[in-house]
Amino acid sequence: MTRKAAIIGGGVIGGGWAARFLLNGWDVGVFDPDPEAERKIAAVMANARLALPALSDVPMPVEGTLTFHGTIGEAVEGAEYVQESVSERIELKHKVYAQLQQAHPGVLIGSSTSGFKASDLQKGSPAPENIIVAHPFNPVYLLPLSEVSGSDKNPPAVVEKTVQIMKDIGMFPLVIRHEIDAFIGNRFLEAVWREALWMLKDGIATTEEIDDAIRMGFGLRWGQMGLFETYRIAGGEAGMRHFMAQFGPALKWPWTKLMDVPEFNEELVDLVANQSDAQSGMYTIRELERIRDQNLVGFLRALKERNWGAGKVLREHDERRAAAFHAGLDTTPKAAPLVMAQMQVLPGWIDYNGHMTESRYYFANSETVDAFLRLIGAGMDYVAAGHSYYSAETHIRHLGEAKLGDRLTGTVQIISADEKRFRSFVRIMKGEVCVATVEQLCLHVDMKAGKTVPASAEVWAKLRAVAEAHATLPMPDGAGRAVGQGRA
Ligand SMILES: NC(=O)C1=CN([C@@H]2O[C@H](COP(=O)(O)OP(=O)(O)OC[C@H]3O[C@@H](n4cnc5c(N)ncnc54)[C@H](O)[C@@H]3O)[C@@H](O)[C@H]2O)C=CC1
Ligand SMILES: C[N+](C)(C)CC(=O)CC(=O)[O-]
Repeated sequence: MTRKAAIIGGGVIGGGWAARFLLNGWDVGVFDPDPEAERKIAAVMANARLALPALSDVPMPVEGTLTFHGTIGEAVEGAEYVQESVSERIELKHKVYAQLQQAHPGVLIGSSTSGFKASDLQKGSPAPENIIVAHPFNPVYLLPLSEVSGSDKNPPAVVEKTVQIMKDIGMFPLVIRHEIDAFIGNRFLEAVWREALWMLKDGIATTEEIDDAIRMGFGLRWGQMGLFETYRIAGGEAGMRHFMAQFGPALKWPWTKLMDVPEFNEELVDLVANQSDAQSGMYTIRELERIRDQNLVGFLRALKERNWGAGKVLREHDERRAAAFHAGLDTTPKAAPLVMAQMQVLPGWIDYNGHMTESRYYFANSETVDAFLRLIGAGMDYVAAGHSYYSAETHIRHLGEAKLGDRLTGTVQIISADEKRFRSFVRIMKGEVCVATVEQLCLHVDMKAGKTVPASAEVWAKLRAVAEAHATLPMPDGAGRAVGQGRA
């Protein structure tokens, strides 16, 4: 059964949560009195659909259903989780919790608050144990961090349930062990923000110069190693201790004005807003969101490739979903092609002709054959032990078109096999339609010796079982074909 979340407050952050839940297959009920909320969430969804699926090589679940409601009670009906994302005013949040807990006693409420402690949020509630902080970062549909912060009123089971829900939608729940205002992320960001406002107010740097100082330098480091790991490296071979010895005294030098904050007044707001308009006013906010999202997608994918930082979270989420797909497959050898892979055509796979680009058909074949190799025991452990299959020859036929968002399945038929090689025939299917076939000869190789050798007895036994089952299948139409046209 599809799970349901209620999103109360559908602004910047509520819209981002709605997108994350929906794209991860949850149904979402929204309540927001703003008559523009539906239009705004549709705009966020349009950007999110371009960005979030592009992070993953595993197809997203079928998108959940989004509904808008006239009351909090209707929005929360049937929901197992509420993400409260109303404006940052404590009395408003209290009012919303009272309505939620009256309509749906016992429902778990996570708050997006940027700084109120769970114990502040819980004040006056008849069931404080069900209110907890789940603080996200913008854009919620791309950035994995959710700071989960409870008070002594939250039993471990509530914290754990929040953690599990965050994981289910691909987030990285960081449980904050001590209740503090603004948690970890915003405490840190607020310090940076104050410092930046001082530099601006004192005329030392413009908004653009400050942004350049971040994005051309240390901002790139933070995104993949954080602060401490970065400084550890900055200490050279002697590491953190040397770093501290060298830069520790700077704590007392006039490097920072944080002891004091600039006065928050109209003059400061004008200074910041005017410079920001001059810097970025040529883009609409939605354009800036798309630029930001595509940059983040590239950055996060690079981290995923390296299995590092936030990329590790993405990879684990992909692996969980891929494992669920494979667990549902029937891989017993029989006289039928084996369904081995599932893919979804992503934005970056589309070429100037508006359909899936050539190299992605090869990729789809690799995904399918790699899954088959894992099935016969020639996965990564086998490769690490020094043996692998190398492809020696490949023939792709393009029979149909795959478009953005299409869901594809890769099936494998083994045409022939012996101890040293196999010939596979992969069909890339869009539903019942075959959009491409890929015929390939793979050789079993001793990687160190760099030559073809027989596969291990276990691998060969599994490969032979499939090859024997497939021997009864008719030769696929198109197998063994050379490229069509004769010479002029
Ligand atoms: N904007 C940001 O960068 C971040 C904000 N947050 C937090 O998320 C929460 C929401 O902030 P934003 O989305 O930025 O604000 P926003 O102003 O974009 O959205 C707030 C929404 O709450 C709605 N609202 C007001 N009263 C309501 C009620 N009684 N019931 C339902 N909806 C109601 C408003 O109509 C509005 O659409 C705040 O607690 C904020 O601190 C958390 C992380 C980042
Ligand atoms: C500015 N802010 C305090 C609302 C920011 C956050 O809460 C987190 C973020 O996205 O930077």
